[in-house]
Amino acid sequence: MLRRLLLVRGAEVVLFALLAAVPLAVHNPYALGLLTLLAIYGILLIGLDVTVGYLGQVNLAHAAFLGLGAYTAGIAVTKLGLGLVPVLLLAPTVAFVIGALLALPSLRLEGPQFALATLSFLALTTTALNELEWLTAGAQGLSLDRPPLLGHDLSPRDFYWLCMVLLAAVWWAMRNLLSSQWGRAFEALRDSPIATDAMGVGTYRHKVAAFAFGSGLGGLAGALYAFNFEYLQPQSFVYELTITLLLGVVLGGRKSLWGAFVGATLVALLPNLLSNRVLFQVFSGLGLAVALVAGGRGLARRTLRPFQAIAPAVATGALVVGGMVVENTEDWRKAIFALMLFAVVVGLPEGLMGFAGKFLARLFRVAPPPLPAPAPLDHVLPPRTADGAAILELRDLKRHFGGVKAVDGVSLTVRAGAVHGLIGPNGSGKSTLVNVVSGLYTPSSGEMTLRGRPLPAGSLFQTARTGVARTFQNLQLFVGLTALENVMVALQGVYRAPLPLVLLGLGRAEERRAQADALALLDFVGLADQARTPARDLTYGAQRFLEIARALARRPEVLILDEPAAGLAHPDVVKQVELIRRIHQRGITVVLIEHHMDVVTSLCSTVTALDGGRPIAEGTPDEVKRNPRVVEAYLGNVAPEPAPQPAAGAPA
Ligand SMILES: Nc1ncnc2c1ncn2[C@@H]1O[C@H](COP(=O)(O)OP(=O)(O)OP(=O)(O)O)[C@@H](O)[C@H]1O
Repeated sequence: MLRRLLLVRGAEVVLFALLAAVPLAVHNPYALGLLTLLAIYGILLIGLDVTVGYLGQVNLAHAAFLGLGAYTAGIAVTKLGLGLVPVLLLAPTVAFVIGALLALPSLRLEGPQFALATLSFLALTTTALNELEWLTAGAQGLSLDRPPLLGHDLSPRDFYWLCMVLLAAVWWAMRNLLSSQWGRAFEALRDSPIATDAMGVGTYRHKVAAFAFGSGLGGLAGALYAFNFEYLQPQSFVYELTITLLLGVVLGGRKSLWGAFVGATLVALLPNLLSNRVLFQVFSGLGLAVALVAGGRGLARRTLRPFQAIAPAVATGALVVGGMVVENTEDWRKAIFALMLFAVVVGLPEGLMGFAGKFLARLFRVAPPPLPAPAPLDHVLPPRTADGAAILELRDLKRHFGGVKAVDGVSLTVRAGAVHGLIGPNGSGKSTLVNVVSGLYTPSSGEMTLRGRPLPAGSLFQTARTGVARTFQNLQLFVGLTALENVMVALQGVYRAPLPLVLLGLGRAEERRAQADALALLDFVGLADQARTPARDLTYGAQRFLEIARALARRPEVLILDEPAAGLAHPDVVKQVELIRRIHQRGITVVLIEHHMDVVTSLCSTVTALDGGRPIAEGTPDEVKRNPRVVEAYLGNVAPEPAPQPAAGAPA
């Protein structure tokens, strides 16, 4: 633990100590100016990485938030006479609020539409900064004087230290945030927004919060930018800067504080790199060397396709040749950015830090900190009383897709403590029915109640919060998270620390509790020894069990299992039947969609058969299997087989 702390945090401490010591040894004002910019861009890129890296959205508005922060600072100082500290609080707040206002509508959009919305905002901001001359002085520029800090005039060296202290604080707070439930939620919603909502973690609100937070950091960087240059012009915050910032994040490495720092170094150095021919030749040569090594290694290990190996070498090779041929590299900067971005996106999708991280991880192989002991199961999954009362009631529920009547008037009652089976031939409406009940689809008409109270319609998130949890016919795991983290995302009632405390690193105790709770559930489904395995590396069978553990983390009253045995090998089917039986014994009501009739027969107390979106029979498994309408519905499909085992329990 200590060794790991020293290795991981030690590198950060050494980095900041060295950076803080630089002005004591180097007295060159130009170098100091560059390092100050590095700190400012570091804050800016950490903010951009939240949306680009963690949310996986192409955010083209970040330069606008830098500009908004800068102009807020400029106006606050020149027009309102505010001091440095209030301005450093005001600028990020303004950017945070505007970021939230932009995010609220635009994060309803996805992919290219979101990128276009942010691009429009950038255009709008630069136009406004240009045209509101009475406020911003327009194209002629706004001059300001850096205010003193608590009565003390800041020399360039003092200001550099202030920027570094703020970068260190942002770095630390961000690390705390990303290693909390917030960070897990950001990653989860990237992998599966549907499952994130279904686990009671609001995708949309997390996206909006993340975007606003990243924009706030843009605003803070903007205020420092204004105090650094003491002169602002709208054309400093245009599209080209946004592209440079994206290049910084992608090249440095997404989802990484170190990556943002490396990217910031690049962004700060880029103008010098382009204006100094020798420097450009050295760096493009280095780029070519990295492209050749990474490409050759990727080809040898078959981790890269030939195009991925060759294209970056060609692009960086073109930079090397260009550096020798072209008179003024600055004139070619857009083409140079394009080549760099192309080379990185194709050859190093994980960025420089992602690439270097693999070597470093091998070099410093450090055992992860031990996990806590699993919490008692009764605490994580308290036994429920299976009183046999009606718990989930559907009345004349319909869901039509145009002319397709997928669910066409389903009325049924699920009793507390039962394992209620839903069967029917392919296309009979089973999945659509549970998608309506769980909130993925809005019903066309009809009523749904849970313990007599109406279920929210068309909201996975709200339905999950009423006590209904589900798994999916097509697995919806958070593949980039470990098995343990998948379960931790869904835990309810554990995360209570408000955001400011999380940022200050005061949410660690509840993280340990969450680990213990999640471990108990992994133990329950037989995956405790794979807690730290990324979900994508688990076997298919284990992934099915993990989805059940994750749904149980919701402490559900009703658990909907949508074809949980689909694609499982026979030994796993047997294990799963035994698991569902143990879930049933804890008093949890289970709605089970299943094609394996032996599974249905051995587990279910009541079965409803659907055909054409309507119930055609209901009763015990044996009654339903013998029902002539069920037999007829299955003609042409695989007919239900006889029961190999007795039912697990009568309706409670
Ligand atoms: N999003 C949708 N848009 C249009 N039609 C849909 C949609 N979802 C389902 N359907 C149609 O609704 C009908 C019921 O499909 P559903 O997937 O609910 O059946 P199922 O009983 O779950 O089938 P399976 O056992 O194969 O999963 C099918 O005709 C299907 O094509």
